[in-house]
Amino acid sequence: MTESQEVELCMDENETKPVENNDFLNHIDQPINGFLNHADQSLNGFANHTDQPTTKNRRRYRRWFLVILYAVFVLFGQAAATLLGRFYFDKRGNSKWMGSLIQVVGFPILLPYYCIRTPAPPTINSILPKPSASALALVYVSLGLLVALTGYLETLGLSCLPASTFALITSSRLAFNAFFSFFFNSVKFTPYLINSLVLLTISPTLLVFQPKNEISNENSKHNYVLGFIASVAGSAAYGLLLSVTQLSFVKVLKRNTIRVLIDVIVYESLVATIFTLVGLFASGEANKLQKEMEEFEMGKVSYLLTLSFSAICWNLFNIGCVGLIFETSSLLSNSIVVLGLPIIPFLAVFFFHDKMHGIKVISLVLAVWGFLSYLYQYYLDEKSSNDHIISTSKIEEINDQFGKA
Ligand SMILES: Nc1ncnc2[nH]cnc12
Repeated sequence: MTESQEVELCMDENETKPVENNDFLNHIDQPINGFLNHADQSLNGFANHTDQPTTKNRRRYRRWFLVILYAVFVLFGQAAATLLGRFYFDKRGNSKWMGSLIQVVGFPILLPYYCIRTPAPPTINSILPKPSASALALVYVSLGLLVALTGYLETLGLSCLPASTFALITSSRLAFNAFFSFFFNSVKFTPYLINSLVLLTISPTLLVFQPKNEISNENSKHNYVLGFIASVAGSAAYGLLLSVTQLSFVKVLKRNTIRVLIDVIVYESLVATIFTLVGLFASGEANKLQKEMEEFEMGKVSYLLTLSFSAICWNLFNIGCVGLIFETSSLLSNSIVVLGLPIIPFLAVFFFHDKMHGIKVISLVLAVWGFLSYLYQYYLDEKSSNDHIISTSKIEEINDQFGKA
């Protein structure tokens, strides 16, 4: 295929219509890196003159800006939503299904995006064949189911176990994620990565050694066993969710656009909301919500505001998590989530007047150390640039060249 044919094909692209397949596109049904290499070679001839160092730097800064922004969404969203969740349960909120619902129901705040979106200029994303409707449905339903399952299991676990025991068990998320990433995302285990996984797993584990008065002993044995099983299953489901999300970006969604990111959040949250609502009504908890609102210690308005802000914060968290997978990998996304766990007890000292203990400081130091170790590994991977699974900068590079051609 000649360069002019490729450009023509790109210019023919219409966001709402699938692009016709041809010889060139037949090569595309392979891992995204393979495709990019191919496209990169095809474009070399006419694009080289645009490859200025400043353009590369701009691209790199933009990418790091997005990674930092998504990380802030994760850290802020998780901390604020967890503290609001604790406020809800402290002030006589009681519904576990409501606890799960607020984790997924905030997605309508993203709907204005579909109205304000301007038509995108032609890019390399335009010539990628669109995934079929059935493949997309399969991705959104599977992710939505996993999101709903994770949310319910973790809320159940947290309601049956002392917070510190729950933190201990959820630290296994990273191990589950690493396990699934090995099979689904071909992750290579290097010494820095293993060091990071060990430190980030030990860090929240330390929270279990807090003085006795912070650990509730009211939990019955039955509750404890139920909470333990739910927390382990929730952590496994979360690890699987992250790896499957990364796999879906590489194998099915392929495109590198904000639209794809928003679509994933909106559709998976819609599916998760439907499943959670079914659970809320089937369990009979829906009938008790009116009473719960009336009995909320801070009043009805406060009840509604707590749940609404919590839903918004969880939505920010979800955007951050999926955005980080989109820009980097599921393991980096999860590392930032785990990094945020020891921050929450610090915030609880300010907001709920919890006591400060040395163990919380050590936990945070280990989390930061583990995270820096991961970041260093990530930096090495970036430098060699071959291990990077979704090579966003590569796509952007080609996009820029298309835009200028
Ligand atoms: N698909 C997803 N992957 C990872 N974390 C998420 N949080 C919400 N949705 C998610």
